[in-house]
Amino acid sequence: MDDRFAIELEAVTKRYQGGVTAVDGLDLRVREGEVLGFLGPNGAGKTTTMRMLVGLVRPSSGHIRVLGQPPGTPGQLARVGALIESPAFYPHLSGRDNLRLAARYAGMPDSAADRVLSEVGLSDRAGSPYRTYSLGMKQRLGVATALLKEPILLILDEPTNGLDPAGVSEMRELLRSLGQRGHTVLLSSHVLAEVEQVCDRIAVINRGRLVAEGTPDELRGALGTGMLLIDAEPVDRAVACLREHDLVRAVEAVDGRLHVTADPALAAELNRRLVTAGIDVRELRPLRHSLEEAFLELTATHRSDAADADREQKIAEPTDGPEVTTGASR
Ligand SMILES: Nc1ncnc2c1ncn2[C@@H]1O[C@H](COP(=O)(O)OP(=O)(O)OP(=O)(O)O)[C@@H](O)[C@H]1O
Repeated sequence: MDDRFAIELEAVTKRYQGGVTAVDGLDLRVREGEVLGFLGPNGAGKTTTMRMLVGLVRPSSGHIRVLGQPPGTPGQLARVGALIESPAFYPHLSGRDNLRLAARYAGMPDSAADRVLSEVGLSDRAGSPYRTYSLGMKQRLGVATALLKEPILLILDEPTNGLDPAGVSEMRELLRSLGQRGHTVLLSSHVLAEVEQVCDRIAVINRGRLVAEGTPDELRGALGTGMLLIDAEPVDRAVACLREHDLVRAVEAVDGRLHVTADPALAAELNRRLVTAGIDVRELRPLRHSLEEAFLELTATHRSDAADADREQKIAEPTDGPEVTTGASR
């Protein structure tokens, strides 16, 4: 295992009593200083993974290192801030008093409470009783608690859960600023849009397994549709020219542009062919899924066993390409 990674999981499995396999042979690495979105539908195993990272749950098998140590050691916990499940606050105490109590538990001075209240943008309401806080403010107070120890690693489980759009937007700003200040952040969500905008990379988990990993752009790229999009003029001559090519399987005009079923590696050759035939090519590129489509495809729950077997095999294969692993079978 490697020091450049704040978090490393190798072949980690968690089987709960009663037989549920919540995490199933998970390999995951979070680099120092990155904000990694841990994305998966409900029940995918995100919370279980995070609980294992802070030593709340023991893995059934596999290896975990957090900041170079096994999970849950005192030295490591002092440097990790975690928000996993809602922390308990006293409803009648103010946000500031709740945080001061938490600071004392953590062996920090009262001034730490004011520092983190300012960091999460709650200074104005710090004196109000917790019970008067909106859900968004409660979530921010939770993040403030995680920040008390000046952690270098933050593990946040669905911090935007239940928030209205304004609350989500505020939380997103907060998470972005944490990333910019050099924290390593592992952030779980089941909503793609929430991680897409704040995370450097995204790891997609489904049924306890990693099904894809990469930057948002890499994920989009890895889930190409096996089609090219071509905008060429005149369209009818472009269609005829493309259909003559042995390796072009289909050409379809959609909204004035052509969807060409062919290996994207043929792009340059098809471009040359069109231009040589005197056809103007305005645009020629691989046709991508939207990231939302990619995510839905990766986490579709009703897959055939055959597709599952195919996915497992692909994940097991070493790759030399860009740093994206994907289970998408196309
Ligand atoms: N303590 C437990 N005992 C038994 N099964 C559990 C326990 N905790 C979680 N599970 C099961 O493990 C699976 C993964 O749950 P987990 O909470 O880790 O997923 P999640 O991705 O965090 O989901 P969500 O987004 O709904 O919180 C689910 O099937 C869940 O029912």
